[in-house]
Parts: sequence; C-alpha cells; structure tokens
Amino acid sequence: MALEWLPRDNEIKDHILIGSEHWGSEAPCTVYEKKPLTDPNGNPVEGLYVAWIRLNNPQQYNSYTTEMVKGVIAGFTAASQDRSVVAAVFTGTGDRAFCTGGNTREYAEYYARRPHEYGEYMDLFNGMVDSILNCKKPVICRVNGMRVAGGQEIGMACDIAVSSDLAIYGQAGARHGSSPDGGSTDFLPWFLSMEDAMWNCVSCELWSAYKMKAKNLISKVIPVLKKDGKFIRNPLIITDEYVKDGEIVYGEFKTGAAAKEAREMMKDIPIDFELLDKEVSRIVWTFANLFPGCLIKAIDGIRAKKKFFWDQSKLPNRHWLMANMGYEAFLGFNAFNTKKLTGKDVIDFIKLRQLIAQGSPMNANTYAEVFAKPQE
Ligand SMILES: CC(C)(COP(=O)(O)OP(=O)(O)OC[C@H]1O[C@@H](n2cnc3c(N)ncnc32)[C@H](O)[C@@H]1OP(=O)(O)O)[C@@H](O)C(=O)NCCC(=O)NCCSC(=O)C1=CCCCC1=O
Repeated sequence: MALEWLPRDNEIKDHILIGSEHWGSEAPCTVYEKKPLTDPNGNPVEGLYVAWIRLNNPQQYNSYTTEMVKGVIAGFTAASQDRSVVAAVFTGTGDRAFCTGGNTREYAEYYARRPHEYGEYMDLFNGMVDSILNCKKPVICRVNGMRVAGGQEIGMACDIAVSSDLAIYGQAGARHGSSPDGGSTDFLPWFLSMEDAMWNCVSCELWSAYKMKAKNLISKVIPVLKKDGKFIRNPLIITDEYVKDGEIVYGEFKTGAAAKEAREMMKDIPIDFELLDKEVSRIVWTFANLFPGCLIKAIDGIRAKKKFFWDQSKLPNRHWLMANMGYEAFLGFNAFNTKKLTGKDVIDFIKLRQLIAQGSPMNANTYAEVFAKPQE
C-alpha cells in the first residue's frame, strides 16, 4: 500500500530571506543575475540556472563599497536558497580587476577615525565571507583580473578559482594600514606553504596567476589575449621556462627589455574571456551532474577546514580592525586616498618608526610628520 493516506502540505514554501533591494545595474553596485545552465554544446537546460554575483565598480578596481557588501550577502543568500540554482559564480566587471578589497575612499573619508562605524561595517564584511562559505551551492571564483587585499580574501572563501592569465594576486593591508585579517591570515596557509603564505600576506608583493597556480592557490589559469584569432599566453609572464640558473622562473614577471617588448606587443591585442567562460561552464556542468546533497556535503566538509580558523578569528579580528581605524588605518588609507594630491600613495614608514623609537605620542602633529605634503 502506498502512502497517500499520510497528511501532507504540498504548497511550495518561499525561503527567500532578502529581496533585490541591495542589487543594482549602475556602478558602484553588486549585480545579481540568473543565467541558464548550459550543456557542453551551449544549449540552455530548462528550469536550471547559475547565479552570477558581480562586483560592479570598475573605475575603482571593483573594490566593494558598504552597499556592495550588502549586495554580495544578498546574492549568496539568494543563490543558496533558490532551488533552481545549480552553482554560483563570483566575478567582477571588466578585465582589469576581480576586486581590490575594501573601498579605500570610504575607508579614508568615512571609516577612519569612526571605529564604531567600522565595527558595524566589519560585521557586514564578516557576513559577506560567511555568505560565501555557507552558500548551499558550489561557488566558483571567476577571476577576471587583479585579486588583491579583501578581494583576495573573498576570492579564497570561494570553493574553486579559475583565472584570467592577466590577473595578479596579493595583499595590500600592511602597506595601506590594515591587517589582511578578513580571511587571508586564516586561508592563505591552507593554500600555500607556510613560508609563501607568510611572505605573500605581509610583503604586499603581487604574484602572477601562473605563479599562484604553481603554488596551488587557484585551479586553472586561462589565456585571454586573442591575437589574430588565436589565444596566446600573457607575454609579460615567463611560462615557457621552469628553471633558469638554478632558480624557478616559471610564473615570474619578465623584466627590462623583455617586459617592454611584451607590453608593446599587448597594446593592440583584444581581451576575450571565451575560454575562461567555457571553463566556468565546464565546472558548473560537472557539478550539475552530481548528486546535489552529496556534492554540497563534500564541499562543506572541505569548507569546514577553512572555517576552522576563520570562525575562531573573525570576531577578535573585527574588534582589532575597528580599533585600528583610529590609528594605522587612518594613516595608510588617507595616504593612498590622497596620492593624486601628494604624489605618494604611502606614508613615510621610516619616519613613523623613528617617531615610535622616540616614544612620540600618536597625535595630529606626529601624523602630519609622516604624511607626504600636498603638492603645489
Ligand atoms: C595595487 C593596486 C591594486 C593596483 O595598482 P595600480 O595598477 O597602480 O592601479 P591604481 O592606479 O592604484 O588604481 C586604479 C584606480 O583604482 C582605484 N582603486 C584601486 N583599488 C581601490 C580600492 N580598493 N578602493 C578604491 N579605489 C581603488 C585607484 O585609486 C585608482 O583610481 P584613480 O582615480 O586614481 O584612477 C592598487 O590600486 C592598490 O593598492 N589598491 C588599494 C588596495 C587596498 O588597499 N585595498 C583595501 C585593503 S584593506 C581590505 O580590503 C580589508 C578587507 C576586510 C578586512 C579589513 C580590510 O582592511
């Protein structure tokens, strides 16, 4: 006997928590778009979608404003709760940047010296990372360009990353007055060796996508320059040689005349994301052809290792970052934000250390000594 006699409520429930009020189309904003799932021949599959969450602030390298952070949270919450969504793709507008982190203008002009406001902001920022790590759909980071600072942090929160070969990766915090505590100090040591994680986290060096692939940060690097109908690899990076004079050179930036020649050559070559998007579709199609429950259980099992340190650190980090907005962040983000006025994007670090060595109080006079002065 079948079970028709059991009382059942068959009215489909709506689990959507946040509406579309935090998304937009005009920069700066977060764009949320449901694109049809496509099969390997590019045919749309009826009733199934991929949620694209796009940071749309290209003039400021897709840095996220406070409103955009809310848009990302809303995006991953929607992707998670929408039963027709198979996977989420996190990307940025254009071909320059995926994201270069928090909006330094907002940081300098609003949050600096408003630590409690920044505490509220950090609650949103932490919510953004959590929304990625808790999304009940696999999350692909489509790295369309630079993934720097907080951009690197939200990128590493994603499950898998495929990258344009023009992208560069790294941190900026220690140069601009923050600590990469929005995930990088927790995630980087899982991806890279401890030595590489340490250097990449603090030095603020930017490393090529090829170098990061070789060091296991990302899954795949895809050529995006299409010369005379044929994709070529980023000519600025050494990709045809592994060892030179006993050193690993694969993935390093070319220098001198070779770099100049590469830059010249790149000038007229259009950027085309066809192969990058094919790779994104291939990964999504692989996910779509797996049991959804087994898939997300496995993904959450791996995410748990990222969360282990993130969950322990995110609250103390929030409190420290909040307090820091009155001190080093005030100096660093204002220096970066006024670079067009002063001609310098960082403070005089040696002067600051000399003043600290003398036991100087950290007041407006001291701050004035370490800032570059506005040019005539
Ligand atoms: C190294 C850079 C990423 C790239 O340098 P470069 O290629 O020389 O480009 P720029 O001329 O510097 O930048 C082009 C224009 O974009 C603007 N820009 C770039 N990044 C940002 C940003 N994050 N916010 C606002 N605007 C940005 C830049 O001002 C230029 O505009 P213009 O009008 O002059 O044409 C370099 O751009 C760089 O270092 N950017 C800043 C990176 C940064 O400091 N991000 C914030 C770090 S802190 C953070 O993200 C955090 C996250 C959570 C936890 C706490 C936290 O601090």
